[in-house]
Amino acid sequence: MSLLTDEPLGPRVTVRAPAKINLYLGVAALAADGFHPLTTVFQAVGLYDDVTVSEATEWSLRVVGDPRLDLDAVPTDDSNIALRAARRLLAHHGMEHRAAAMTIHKSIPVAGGMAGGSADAAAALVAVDRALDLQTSDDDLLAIAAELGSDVPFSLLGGTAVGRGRGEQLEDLEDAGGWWWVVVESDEGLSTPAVYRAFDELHAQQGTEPDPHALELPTTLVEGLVNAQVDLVGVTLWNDLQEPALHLRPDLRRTLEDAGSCGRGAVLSGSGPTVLVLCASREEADAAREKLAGLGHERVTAVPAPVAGVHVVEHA
Ligand SMILES: C[C@](O)(CO)[C@H](O)COP(=O)(O)OP(=O)(O)OC[C@H]1O[C@@H](n2ccc(N)nc2=O)[C@H](O)[C@@H]1O
Ligand SMILES: Nc1ncnc2c1ncn2[C@@H]1O[C@H](COP(=O)(O)OP(=O)(O)OP(=O)(O)O)[C@@H](O)[C@H]1O
Repeated sequence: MSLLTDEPLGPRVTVRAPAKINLYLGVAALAADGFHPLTTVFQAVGLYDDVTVSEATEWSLRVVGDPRLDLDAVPTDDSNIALRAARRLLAHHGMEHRAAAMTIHKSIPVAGGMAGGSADAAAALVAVDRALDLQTSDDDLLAIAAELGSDVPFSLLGGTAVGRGRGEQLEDLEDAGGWWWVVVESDEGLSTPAVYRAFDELHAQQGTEPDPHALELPTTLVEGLVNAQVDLVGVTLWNDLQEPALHLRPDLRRTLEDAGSCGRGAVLSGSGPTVLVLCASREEADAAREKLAGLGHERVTAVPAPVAGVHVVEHA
């Protein structure tokens, strides 16, 4: 019997999903549902995880990838968000009896604030849908994605988009730019819930309330994107989670200073600790990458944006 468990029962499908960054992240006060209402501008960047799925008699999960990543921090049990996504989709179709063999090939930093787990979940939804021929509607995929996590719907969509609510209410944004970002990774990850808690605690300590205007989309950023004005976008980059993340990881202040010495603007990615530098061209990004490497930053990559959301790369 055990010989049969590895036998694929159908086609093998590989789906690629991009990392995301937030060009603007405005956070309001904690709501009764345990989440912070936000307004964000998401952009999908050219750094990808691949998820390969085929139908099998038993569930299995393998996580492989860039050895410089902290792959040990990625769970291989039922708590893995890609496996949860696969099971949730089968439950939606009343097909809990079916199973899949899944391999995640990671390149997106783990706990880096670039929605790596969300990308895997979005890729898993599409890979399972195609490999098991479930023919799920796009609306249902988006609804299941939103239940899995705030960033999962955008991973499906890609491009550049405004996110509201928890980030799951998406609106495509006109983006005329062909942007380049330098991604400065950190050796250690940061927990997203811990950074949101630090946001609350800092306001409580300072006796301030989060600014409700944070939920207004900055018109200058939209203008910069629509007209491909790199300097305008660079000066408008903003992240309300940057100060709380710096509170938890004061060492990131130096990374941000170094990042600010190149390109057109620097900002923390999502809940961090990854730091981003906006550049006007591939050449400028390569120069910034070299400068940051010279300043002692070991894991620095240049990536283009915006890129497409999840897409099938192999169906065999
Ligand atoms: C920081 C961002 O990446 C910006 O896009 C997202 O807001 C985080 O999205 P995510 O990692 O998909 O987070 P989720 O898995 O949905 O939420 C994890 C936890 O973060 C906190 N959380 C998340 C999103 C949000 N708008 N408010 C929150 O307070 C909650 O404690 C929640 O239980
Ligand atoms: N497929 C997965 N890939 C990475 N981490 C996962 C996965 N499934 C579950 N996790 C858990 O989720 C935690 C956060 O992982 P992830 O890489 O998505 O963080 P993040 O990029 O900071 O998220 P976000 O930007 O959405 O806030 C990890 O520390 C890990 O314990």
